[in-house]
Amino acid sequence: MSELLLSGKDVSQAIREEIKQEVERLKAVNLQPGLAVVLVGEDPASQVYVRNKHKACLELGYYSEVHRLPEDTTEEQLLELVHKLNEQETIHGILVQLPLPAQIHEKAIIDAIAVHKDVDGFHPVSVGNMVLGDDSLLPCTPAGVIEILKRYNLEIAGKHAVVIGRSNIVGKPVSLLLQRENATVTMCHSRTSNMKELTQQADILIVAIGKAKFIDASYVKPGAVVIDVGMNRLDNGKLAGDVDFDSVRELSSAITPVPGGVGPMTITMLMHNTLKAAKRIHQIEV
Ligand SMILES: Nc1nc(=O)c2c([nH]1)NC[C@@H]1CN(c3ccc(C(=O)N[C@@H](CCC(=O)O)C(=O)O)cc3)C=[N+]21
Repeated sequence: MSELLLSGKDVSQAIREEIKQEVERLKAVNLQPGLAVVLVGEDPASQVYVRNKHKACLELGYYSEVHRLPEDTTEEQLLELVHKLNEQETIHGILVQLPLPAQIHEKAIIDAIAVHKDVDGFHPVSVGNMVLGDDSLLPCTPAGVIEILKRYNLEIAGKHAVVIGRSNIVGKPVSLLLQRENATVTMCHSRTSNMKELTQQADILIVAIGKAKFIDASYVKPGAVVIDVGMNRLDNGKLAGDVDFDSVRELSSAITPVPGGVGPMTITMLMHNTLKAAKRIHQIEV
């Protein structure tokens, strides 16, 4: 079987072109989408992501603010910044880069972000609206997964989707979004006893476990669509997914690479959310 390579990079580029045109139109009503990214501490991986988000803003014509705070920032100081950004009219989206240093409670910070500026989709009210199927800003990585499937015209409705991983940022929300698209969804996690038996039944397999090259061909049904959400830095400095790409690619009908798969979609959906938040705040029809 010759597999289809699902390029999140290409899909991202297409979406970014659409966003650029929308930004151009919004100039006529003097609206420039604005994103604030807050980074606490010096984590090198986080530095790279934050720089990439800033670059995406500049490419798309957004207003961008990056706030770099020292590692020893207190929860009160970070809350103060979030409150200020909640009020700031030039900012429509707020993203506080996770993880945060140990002295800061992530929940306290996420809860403090204004729901209408919650472009990560992590606020409990955003999550609740997603669960209910009401309009909300969707978490970026899960939304990116759905968008890749849709843009490649891969059928979701009626398919058996198996999700490995139950995190709040990927596994749980992606399973809800797949159900919303009328898939039949099975969730697997570290305590699942018959994982292979389940994954071998998957028409769509979504992998978000955080273990490099964990899923090989023995887990995959021939012809399955395989989406790899994993991002593991190997000792040689290279990035690897949770899927053993070389083992699975020929068996699958379609598969995302790492890098160049789900990763680029995450930032693009963040840009999409920021645009949506800006239009909503200014009551412009979506
Ligand atoms: N509040 C918050 N929101 C986030 O969305 C968030 C976060 N915190 N903390 C960290 C993670 C990680 N993350 C990535 C986004 C894009 C790529 C990406 O573009 N990856 C490229 C490769 C990048 C490379 O080569 O290192 C790819 O997969 O092709 C990766 C990782 C967002 N995160």
